[in-house]
Amino acid sequence: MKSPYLITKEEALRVYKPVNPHTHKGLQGHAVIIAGSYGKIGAAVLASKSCLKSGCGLVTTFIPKCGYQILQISIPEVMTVTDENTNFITNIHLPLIPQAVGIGPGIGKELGTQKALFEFLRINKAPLVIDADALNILAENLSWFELVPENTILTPHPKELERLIGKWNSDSEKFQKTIAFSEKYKVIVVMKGAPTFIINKSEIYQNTTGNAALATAGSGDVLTGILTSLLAQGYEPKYAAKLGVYLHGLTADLALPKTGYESFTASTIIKYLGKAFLELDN
Ligand SMILES: NC(=O)C1=CN([C@@H]2O[C@H](COP(=O)(O)OP(=O)(O)OC[C@H]3O[C@@H](n4cnc5c(N)ncnc54)[C@H](O)[C@@H]3O)[C@@H](O)[C@H]2O)[C@@H](O)CC1
Ligand SMILES: Nc1ncnc2c1ncn2[C@@H]1O[C@H](COP(=O)(O)OP(=O)(O)O)[C@@H](O)[C@H]1O
Ligand SMILES: [Mg+2]
Repeated sequence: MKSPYLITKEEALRVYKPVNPHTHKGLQGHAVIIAGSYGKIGAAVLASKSCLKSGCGLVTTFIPKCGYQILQISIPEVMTVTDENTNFITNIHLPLIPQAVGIGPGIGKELGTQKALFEFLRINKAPLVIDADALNILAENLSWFELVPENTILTPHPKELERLIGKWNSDSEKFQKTIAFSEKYKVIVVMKGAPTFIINKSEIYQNTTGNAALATAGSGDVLTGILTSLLAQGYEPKYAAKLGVYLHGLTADLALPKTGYESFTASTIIKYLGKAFLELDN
């Protein structure tokens, strides 16, 4: 195995594109988050809010009907489109052409949701981030990866990774299998963990930010929002992956002296996104 390249501040600075003073919301990218089901609308809220707070101009969130008021009240800046089903997603229809889509947090694995994911992948042309239950559904239907655009970013945690690539007996086998998966399906795999690695075919990157404060519900949902936002702003997927993972971890490093490990939550990541971006702006 090649030794990984480190994602340091210097690397993040090379990738980061400061906001153009003459830009407007129509140029900053329209991102779509497809997330949530009954009891897990919080995943949609977290991903949408982090998406909006990472620089894209417009965010539309697609949710089952039960999430409508929750979303609109939690984040008035985000637009919503609802499924015809109350509790889970069954038919993804978007009245817009998004610059990027993040799909999966909290969607569950109902049969209707599986069919909706298949139909969505058939028609989607936008750059994609695939997370959580969308990964779990794909893991049971690997042939659907034919429909997944090249350089799609997958964000599995270790259990989701195991569902995709099967069990491993050593770290080196885990990396070999993930590299083979990335090459076979032409996808970028963000292997979330402590630390997070990014596999882009045979290239391996290791993140240098983040700490155990991130071991809290919804941390991954927030990462999905950040990555989708960066894609919508036109970052190439491999750069979006590196910068997004770096900023996500940096929020925890910046917050830790104030929050300690215990009181840090996924919402704290969102709260510190501004400070994390500012670290790159000087
Ligand atoms: N507020 C909300 O609405 C939330 C919704 N969530 C959604 O809930 C659904 C279920 O997600 P889960 O990830 O909980 O369920 P999963 O069944 O996919 O994963 C949980 C399993 O993975 C293992 N695991 C997770 N991270 C690991 C790590 N770093 N190392 C080793 N093992 C690890 C756990 O021990 C557990 O066995 C997803 O759709 C997710 O997006 C969660 O994000 C939590 C918050
Ligand atoms: N001990 C840790 N150190 C650093 N990062 C961590 C640690 N534990 C979790 N994380 C990060 O938190 C996130 C958890 O994602 P995930 O398991 O998908 O959460 P959820 O599904 O609850 O949103 C990942 O980005 C992971 O790298
Ligand atoms: Mg997750």
